[in-house]
Amino acid sequence: MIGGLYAITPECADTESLVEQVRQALSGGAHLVQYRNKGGDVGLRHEQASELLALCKQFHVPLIINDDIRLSDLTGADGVHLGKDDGSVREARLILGPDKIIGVSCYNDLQRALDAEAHGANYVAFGSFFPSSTKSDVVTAPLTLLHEAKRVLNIPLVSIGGITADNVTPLIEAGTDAVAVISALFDSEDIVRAASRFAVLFEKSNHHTLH
Ligand SMILES: Cc1ncc(COP(=O)(O)OP(=O)(O)O)c(N)n1
Ligand SMILES: Cc1nc(C(=O)O)sc1CCOP(=O)(O)O
Ligand SMILES: [Mg+2]
Repeated sequence: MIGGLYAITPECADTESLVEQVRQALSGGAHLVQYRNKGGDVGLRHEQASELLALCKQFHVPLIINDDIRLSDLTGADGVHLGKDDGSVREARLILGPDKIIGVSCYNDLQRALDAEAHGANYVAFGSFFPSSTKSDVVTAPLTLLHEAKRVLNIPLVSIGGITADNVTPLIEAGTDAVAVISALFDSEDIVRAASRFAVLFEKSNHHTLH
């Protein structure tokens, strides 16, 4: 269920435009969506999360809320993504219950990922693998980390940070289950096509694994 293209929303105060952009990412083949809004007020965040949830339901794709366990709970979204300042897996699990998706940012730290898995996280994210135009104050993660993580973890691995359709193949080959992408999707003039380029690359790799 957690695999392929994981679309993370850009900051966008215009809800109609945001929903349309995400619709295009879903039409192109995104398998998971994260609502990430670091600056909006509570009302806007609630409105946008609710509208995105309705949209994602139409596509049978889970919507994960970044940072905010409470907003995820209030809207009935499918889960939450937690970084180092966003609360614990234990707290999220208590509030959201056993069936929701809890993802944890692990940066370049394998031990953090092992701890997250032990506490019941549903996926872990590593990065940044490439320089990101969205976020500059990031830790860098080497490709070798994915190989190691694949060996010792049993939950899905998500990669993030500057990922494009032109640089994603080594991450897929190293065993990432999903790639989380903002700018290569939402800064594109053709979001459907940008998303489908990722989707095709994942399909190709599944095909190679199966045959
Ligand atoms: C899938 C995924 N991976 C990593 C992050 C980054 O989380 P965090 O470090 O908490 O930073 P912010 O996104 O909150 O700025 C993420 N959001 N999603
Ligand atoms: C939100 C975020 N977290 C990162 C991390 O390394 O933890 S990199 C990042 C930004 C991802 O956006 P883009 O696809 O535009 O690079
Ligand atoms: Mg966060």
